[in-house]
Amino acid sequence: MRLGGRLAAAIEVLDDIRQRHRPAAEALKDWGISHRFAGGGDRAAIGNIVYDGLRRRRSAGWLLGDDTPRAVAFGALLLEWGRTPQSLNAALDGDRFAPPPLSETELQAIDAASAGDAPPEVQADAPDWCVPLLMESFGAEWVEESAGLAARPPLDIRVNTLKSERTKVLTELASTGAVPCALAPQGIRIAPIAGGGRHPNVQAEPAFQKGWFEVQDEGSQIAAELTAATPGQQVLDYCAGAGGKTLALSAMMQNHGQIYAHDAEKQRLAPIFDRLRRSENRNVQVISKPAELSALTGHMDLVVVDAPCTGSGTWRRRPDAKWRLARRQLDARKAEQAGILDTVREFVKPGGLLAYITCSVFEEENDGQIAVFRARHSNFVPVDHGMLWNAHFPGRQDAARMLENGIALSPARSGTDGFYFCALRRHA
Ligand SMILES: C[S@@+](CC[C@H](N)C(=O)[O-])C[C@H]1O[C@@H](n2cnc3c(N)ncnc32)[C@H](O)[C@@H]1O
Repeated sequence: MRLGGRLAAAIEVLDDIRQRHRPAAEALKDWGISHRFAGGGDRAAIGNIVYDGLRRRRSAGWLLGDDTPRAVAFGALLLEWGRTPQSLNAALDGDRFAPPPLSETELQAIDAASAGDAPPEVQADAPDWCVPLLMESFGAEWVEESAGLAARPPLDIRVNTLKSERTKVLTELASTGAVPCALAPQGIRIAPIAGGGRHPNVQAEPAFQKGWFEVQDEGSQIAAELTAATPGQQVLDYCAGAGGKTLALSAMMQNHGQIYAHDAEKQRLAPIFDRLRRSENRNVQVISKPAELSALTGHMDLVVVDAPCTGSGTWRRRPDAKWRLARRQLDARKAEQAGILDTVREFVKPGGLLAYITCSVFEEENDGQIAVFRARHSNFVPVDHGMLWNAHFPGRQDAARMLENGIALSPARSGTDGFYFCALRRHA
């Protein structure tokens, strides 16, 4: 397929996402099934146009003076692929599978929009209702930070120290341009792809099959690192899901001590079993029934709550979620978080730690949630997060925001997905 055919396909997929309010990954998969002739390169390019367009939807709309799937797809190529209107029209010329080239009206709109600065909410590429939330979290830096959440993400890997080491994995992945992460001690990064390219399928590597590494955002690795789990501890990972944090904690504990991995949804835990086998984590018990947790009451050195949240910190990877999110979902997640915190506090032994993590950038789910928890339970007191950060990442105070109760990471500041971390010590 030439660019014109790929652009037409991206418009079709964006239209499907809009009409049927469905996730981008599903719409792309369906398109692939009904267009089996399309090769891997075509699928990657179409996916990139769709995801770029969704990340920069407002900017694309501003540029073309419209917010149709066509405007979003053309906008993606103009904003992210280094295309000019002229080079784009030249590439579409004579291609019978291409959509109609940019019209005179569209070219004039592009000229007009390019002549001035877009309003802040357009530069931020954020829904209007989220703007006050982003301002609350990022203050004067809210536009730059929100734009960071609309950029292409890197591919991050965590080396499994139970089976390998970073230099060995770097050698294995040398052809991919992989480099050590800036912060996470076992992190490896493959930079964001350009244009129509795609990240290598690292999970097809023999080193992955041997359990040498996992795919995990650097922010998630840092959150696990900040729990400071040590060999021999008793740890409850209460929202373990597919086990990303569980595996990281188990490696930090060198397979000594015990991790109880729980999740309210049994099917979310399903992938954990294969992952534990491949990575040779031997100190993890998976517990799906809440009743079976009662024996742990008051005995845990560390309880980790990787809480259900809006996921606003992961908008780079799931930009469609940014436009589907609604205020009522934020309120629902906040209620769940408060309920979970109230439940899990009983598992922490006196002197033990409760680590609360979200992949959201919204204050209400983060420091705000912890402030109201502390008002209800004064025996839980935040550790000194400045000291904690410096102990793990000396000289890198610039890479995180220290808040009243915890630590916030973000793409623009930290080079990671947006994450929040707070460790509370139980006194009595
Ligand atoms: C952010 S995800 C966890 C991701 C996982 N820890 C990882 O690192 O891969 C949040 C998880 O919380 C679970 N969850 C939601 N409500 C819960 C509850 N009341 N009790 C326990 N788990 C819950 C969800 O099923 C979901 O798997």
